[in-house]
Amino acid sequence: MLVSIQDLSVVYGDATSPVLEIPQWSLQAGERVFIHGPSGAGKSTLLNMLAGILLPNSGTITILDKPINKLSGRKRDKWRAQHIGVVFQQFNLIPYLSAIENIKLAAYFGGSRNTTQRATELLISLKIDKQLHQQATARLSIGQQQRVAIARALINQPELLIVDEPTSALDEYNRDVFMSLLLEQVNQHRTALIFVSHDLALAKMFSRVEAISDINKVGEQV
Ligand SMILES: Nc1ncnc2c1ncn2[C@@H]1O[C@H](COP(=O)(O)OP(=O)(O)OP(=O)(O)O)[C@@H](O)[C@H]1O
Repeated sequence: MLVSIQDLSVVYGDATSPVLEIPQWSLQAGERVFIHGPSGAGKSTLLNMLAGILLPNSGTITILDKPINKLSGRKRDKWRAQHIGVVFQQFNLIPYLSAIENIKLAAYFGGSRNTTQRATELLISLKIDKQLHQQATARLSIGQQQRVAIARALINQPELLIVDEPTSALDEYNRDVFMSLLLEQVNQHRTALIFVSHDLALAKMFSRVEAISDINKVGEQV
């Protein structure tokens, strides 16, 4: 199993009740899952737990046999850089760095060196013209920035890609271009994909589709 969650519970700050309770959830290597659900239902919280960005109050998240929420902060950061690619709503590209520089920085954190050629190839396969590779990412369109964020997420050849609501700012045409380029990349590299969106039109591209309410049992007797 690539990802396995057991008895997860998450409470924010000094709130009295949890926002997330997941008795059990798992994902196999190379599997692609589409998760949907209403605002506030805990989708982003789940992704932040899986990426090891936030820690649960109790329970275990095991990815590639590592209980990631038991690692020290520094080990977790290094482990994440090597094994998990993340594309969030805010792409968190460094705006004054170029596409290539943003990608090479991620490669550096993942322990890879001499990655200019691979970064260039990735950008080209994601249909970013070569003349844009050295330009500050602040000067790229939103759609282009999203594709740079995918290239950055994939540079360390992660086993798992986590994507949160990436198409909400795109029109239908650019959304479909984005999706086909993303799926082409994950198919080619057999990367497992956890994809969260409100947009149910995208669900048909996935063999596994889940409502967050079927994963998150907050409020239910378990
Ligand atoms: N940092 C935080 N501190 C306190 N409460 C939070 C925090 N982040 C999220 N919450 C609460 O946790 C619940 C789940 O939020 P989350 O962002 O995971 O939902 P979501 O399903 O991703 O929503 P959306 O689709 O709007 O992004 C919400 O009730 C939200 O108000």
